[in-house]
Amino acid sequence: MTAATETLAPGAPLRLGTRASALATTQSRQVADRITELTGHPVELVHITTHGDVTRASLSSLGGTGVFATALRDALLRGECDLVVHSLKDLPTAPCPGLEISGIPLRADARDALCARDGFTLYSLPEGARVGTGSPRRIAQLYAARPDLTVIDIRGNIDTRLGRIEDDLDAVLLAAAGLGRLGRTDAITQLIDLAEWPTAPGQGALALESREGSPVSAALAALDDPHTRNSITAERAVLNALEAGCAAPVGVSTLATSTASGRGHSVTAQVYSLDGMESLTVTRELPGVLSAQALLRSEELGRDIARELLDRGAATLAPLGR
Ligand SMILES: NCc1[nH]cc(CCC(=O)O)c1CC(=O)O
Repeated sequence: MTAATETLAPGAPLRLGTRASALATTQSRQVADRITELTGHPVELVHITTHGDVTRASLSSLGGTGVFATALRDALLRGECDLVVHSLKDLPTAPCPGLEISGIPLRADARDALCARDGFTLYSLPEGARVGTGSPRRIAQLYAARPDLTVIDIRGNIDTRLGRIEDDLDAVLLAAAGLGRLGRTDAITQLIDLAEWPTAPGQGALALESREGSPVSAALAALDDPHTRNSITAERAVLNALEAGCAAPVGVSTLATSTASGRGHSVTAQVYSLDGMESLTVTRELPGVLSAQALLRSEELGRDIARELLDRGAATLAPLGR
């Protein structure tokens, strides 16, 4: 029997492979519950260890993309689980042969959040304040906003990072979505506007991945949000066409727009020099989801944005290499 003709028995249990971190297990559990709600299949979590979880190296020194994704994908290809949940921003843009992104649920908040002591914001932090982040994009954005800040390279899970605020840092920068999933929005002192501070392509969104053509893939389509998939297609196409990896100082976000001609969405991409002193920005209107060609057009839009950034010198401004 081929994968395409296999069917899932009603109520058959599914195995969801997950990393052991609090964020991974929490978002996996949330997706598992949603799958059960929409499809009637019970979902069991299976723990998988990844290189990104065991290394102490700085994220930027790891270089290549996909430190978190590879072990999960291997487990899926070996049949140790039936699906995995990725944070989309950690997922390499290249598809993995034999697997497919079978569902992209409605995206959570794509913004970065400042979590500071004493209610400080980006602009009220005292001169020279120590702010923790390991992301080259966030480092460049911090220096651009506040050249006087001292940026400290940190790693570790969200609770470890938040703990540093009590310890040796004045603030840390984190994704609002991760804090929301862990029930830690209490730590947020400022949500930073996407128009001035675009975040990682796909930030706040999840991807459900399963074996290509499998009955599990068909079932997971029930969780897909076409609007989220559309904007993510454009955002990731920018990154892909820039040939940039997760260590590149690049922000790409989709913004809601409201003009005389109506409401819509635009994609804005910003490339920074590592010291944040220079940047290039390109913004284009995102095609809606209603045409059959929508995803192809959104992918083309992403490539157009990247081409314009490259024409304007993005590759000399920033180290883009994967
Ligand atoms: N690279 C780490 C990572 N991957 C996904 C999230 C959580 C938010 C999301 O789903 O985008 C985080 C933590 C962070 O950046 O604060």
